[in-house]
Amino acid sequence: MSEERYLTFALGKGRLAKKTLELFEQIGITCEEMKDKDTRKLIFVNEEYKLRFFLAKGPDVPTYVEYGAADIGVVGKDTILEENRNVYEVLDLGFGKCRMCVCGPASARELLKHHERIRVASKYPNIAREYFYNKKHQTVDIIKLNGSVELGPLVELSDVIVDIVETGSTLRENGLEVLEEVCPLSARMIVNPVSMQMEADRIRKLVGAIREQLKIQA
Ligand SMILES: Nc1ncnc2c1ncn2[C@@H]1O[C@H](COP(=O)(O)OP(=O)(O)OP(=O)(O)O)[C@@H](O)[C@H]1O
Ligand SMILES: O=P(O)(O)OC[C@H]1O[C@H](OP(=O)(O)OP(=O)(O)O)[C@H](O)[C@@H]1O
Repeated sequence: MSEERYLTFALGKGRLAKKTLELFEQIGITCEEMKDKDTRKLIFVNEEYKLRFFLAKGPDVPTYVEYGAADIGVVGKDTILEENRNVYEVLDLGFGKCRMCVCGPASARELLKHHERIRVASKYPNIAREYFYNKKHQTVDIIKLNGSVELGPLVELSDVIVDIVETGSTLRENGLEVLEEVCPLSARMIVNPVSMQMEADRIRKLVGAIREQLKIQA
């Protein structure tokens, strides 16, 4: 019998979880109990491969991985940039594609052009700060929101927002538009730096298998 320890995965709840599990299934890693939508269980085990999975709030995934509570995490690039944790980003999984953008009413274009001291609402204050202060050298006031960020300019809380744009329909339906693109985003696999050394073989094999599968799909 092997003395293998469990390799633990933290997966972001929500949009990315289903796609992540589908991808794992394609390379032969299944976790049947995780598919039960009614379960309140938090940790799921695959005994065959000695794997454990848990679902966490997206922004907590890099935290679990940095502290080694999970060896591996799957989370959006936006969350990696915002949380700025000590983790290795090892793979772009190619799904969950969207863009981080500065958005607002068309009238805000002038404010951006003239580097005015504007108000920026965002669920991603660190990304917004990095973009305006370090990339654009523009002083702005950043207001942290926790969702429905498009409300910001609509109710005159802010001049613009920094938020995720996928199809653009939320913007369109609210009379807003993309004013500047901050960066492209997609789901990424992250690894704890110590696990990367201690479990190098297993992690390398897993990353290799996923990479092959992604090539087949492309
Ligand atoms: N249209 C989209 N809106 C938001 N995130 C998207 C979109 N398309 C892809 N993503 C990616 O999916 C990830 C998870 O998004 P999701 O909305 O499920 O989680 P969350 O924003 O952390 O959760 P919550 O909305 O419950 O606070 C995002 O971090 C982003 O990388
Ligand atoms: O370009 P679209 O396809 O319209 O997608 C983008 C929208 O989806 C996300 O919101 P989410 O549904 O996560 O809700 P939230 O506003 O509560 O964060 C994001 O914050 C945008 O509002």
